[in-house]
Amino acid sequence: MKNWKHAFKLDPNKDITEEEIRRVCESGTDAVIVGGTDGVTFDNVWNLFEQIEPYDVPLVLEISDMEAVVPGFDYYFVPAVLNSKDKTWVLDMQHQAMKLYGDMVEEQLIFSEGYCIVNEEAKAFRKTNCFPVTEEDILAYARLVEQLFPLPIFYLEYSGKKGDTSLIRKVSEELSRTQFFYGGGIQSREEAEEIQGMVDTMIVGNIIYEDFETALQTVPE
Ligand SMILES: CC(C)=CCC/C(C)=C/CC/C(C)=C/CC/C(C)=C/CC/C(C)=C/CC/C(C)=C/CC/C(C)=C/COP(=O)(O)OP(=O)(O)O
Ligand SMILES: O=P(O)(O)OC[C@@H](O)CO
Ligand SMILES: [Mg+2]
Repeated sequence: MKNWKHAFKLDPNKDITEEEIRRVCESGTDAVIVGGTDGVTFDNVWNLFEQIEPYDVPLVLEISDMEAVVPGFDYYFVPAVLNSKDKTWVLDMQHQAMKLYGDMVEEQLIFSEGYCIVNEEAKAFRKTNCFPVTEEDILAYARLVEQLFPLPIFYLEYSGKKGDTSLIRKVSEELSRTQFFYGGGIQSREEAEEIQGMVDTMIVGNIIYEDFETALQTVPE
């Protein structure tokens, strides 16, 4: 996982053909993450899982709903939304889940993600009741995840919008042990190339559903 440069995020609540799934899995991407903000159910996660599982690419479930934890994935990512106003999204859902699934958790399969959601228009920003963040806030969250409450992943989430590159660089400078995930608004090979080198792992989502051929070109050569 440390070496992942690029991952595609597939939304269980959106339509994709079998042929597109094949091309995503064989694109050279380092991983396929299944996750989304709304309409994620056990059945639509299972449906994607069944189609992706036969391919060799590492397959991750980013858990957004307790009812939609499907067994069999290679890894499980568990978000904690650091800039939520509401403790539910930072700790309480994870606490509840540990009551339900705690005895099934295998340490090497499960990774927590410290999320900072920047784009105020993003569905995830609204759903998890986030407060707007300044550059100072974001850098402090990165330091928190790196130094104080160490988590394996810091996820700078711009979902639907391209992030500020000077800020992305500054975040990168704060993180060494922590893996730096960036996602949001990557819509071309040029944008992917610009972000590569600033972050450990870039996540490409919506463009898969908007311009499939261009999405494939975001995979580094
Ligand atoms: C049964 C079994 C297999 C057990 C295995 C053991 C295991 C792995 C157990 C897990 C236990 C555990 C701790 C689970 C976590 C519980 C849980 C529900 C946590 C949720 C935490 C949380 C903060 C969720 C919200 C996360 C969220 C909303 C993320 C958003 C991600 C995002 C921005 C997606 C992109 O949005 P999109 O939908 O694409 O938006 P658009 O449509 O606008 O594009
Ligand atoms: O959908 P986009 O904007 O590419 O963002 C990717 C990912 O960070 C969403 O969680
Ligand atoms: Mg999306």
